[in-house]
Amino acid sequence: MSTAAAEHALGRTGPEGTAARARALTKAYGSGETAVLALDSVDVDIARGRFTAVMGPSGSGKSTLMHCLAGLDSVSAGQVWLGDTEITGLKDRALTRLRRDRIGFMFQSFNLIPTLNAAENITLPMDIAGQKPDEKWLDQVIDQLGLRDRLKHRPAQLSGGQQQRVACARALASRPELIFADEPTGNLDSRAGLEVLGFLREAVDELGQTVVMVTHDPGAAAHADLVLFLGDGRIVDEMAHPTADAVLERMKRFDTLRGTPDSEGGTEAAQGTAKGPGEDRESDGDRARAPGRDAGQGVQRSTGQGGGQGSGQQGSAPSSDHTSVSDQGIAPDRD
Ligand SMILES: Nc1ncnc2c1ncn2[C@@H]1O[C@H](COP(=O)(O)OP(=O)(O)OP(=O)(O)O)[C@@H](O)[C@H]1O
Repeated sequence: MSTAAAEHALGRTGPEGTAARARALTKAYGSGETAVLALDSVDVDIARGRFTAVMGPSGSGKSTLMHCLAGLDSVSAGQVWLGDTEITGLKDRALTRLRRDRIGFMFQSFNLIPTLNAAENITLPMDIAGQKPDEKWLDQVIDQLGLRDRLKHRPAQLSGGQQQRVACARALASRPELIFADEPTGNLDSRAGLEVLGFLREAVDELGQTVVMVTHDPGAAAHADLVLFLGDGRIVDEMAHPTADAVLERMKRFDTLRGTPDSEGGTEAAQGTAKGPGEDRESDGDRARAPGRDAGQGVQRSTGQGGGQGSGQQGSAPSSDHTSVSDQGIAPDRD
């Protein structure tokens, strides 16, 4: 694999530019002896018009990375941009607006409003924002997702797959700059999961959207253009044109390497020296230490429980799917 992207950060800048990026992104939870360093000076570029998957052992920081890139969580140090807008430092109200207007979200648990029908759920964020949906675009999304004859149904009257399709339509409705999907297939059987992954792929290929998906499933990651691998709060590898087998093999290396401490207390993978099959990535172990790094000092490195990864089973590991509907920016502005 070319290492062009590693010149500055992992991830890729596509022909259409960068939808989001982070520099020296550091996130520590808690303080004192119990503090956990969930993200350790991460540099990443998310290419516009591409489908990026984020994988890694449980606890490696996948959800935290997504939440920080999406402005759902504050950062301890470093910077995050959505397009050209630096979101680190924005006040709550501005962040809520930015999420609502420029980002779409999908979660493992769908997060639909039970009392609203599918059509109302799809347009809810725009309704709250007082924006009129682009009807032509909305029609296209609804047809693409095969929801035309389900619009009057409430979530309880829909299968899991249909509910996730509604959530996908809601994420797409405002034609956002970026869609974040956290384990979108985690609650679905494999057929419904495949369907949703197919729709996300189409959203990128046919609707020109940008998708970032956190997943535990190598088969799901294989739908992406690029897989970023997180280990102990760092991006330690990437794989373009992934296949399920290649991703599975790469994930197995986390299990093999876990518990093999090096001199700095991390694992080989965490230090960026591990390479995936056919990968030719430069190590990030020798990255310049970023200014924000001090935030992580005296903080325990996140030690994910790597076991059970790469089984190909969906939803086999817990997800930090703790984001409320209001967090998605679909609730009224807070003052
Ligand atoms: N709100 C929080 N408070 C304290 N620690 C947290 C919090 N959220 C995450 N962490 C810790 O940060 C680390 C990274 O968590 P994160 O949820 O991002 O990992 P993940 O890779 O998404 O895990 P999983 O695959 O299990 O969902 C873990 O050690 C986790 O325990």
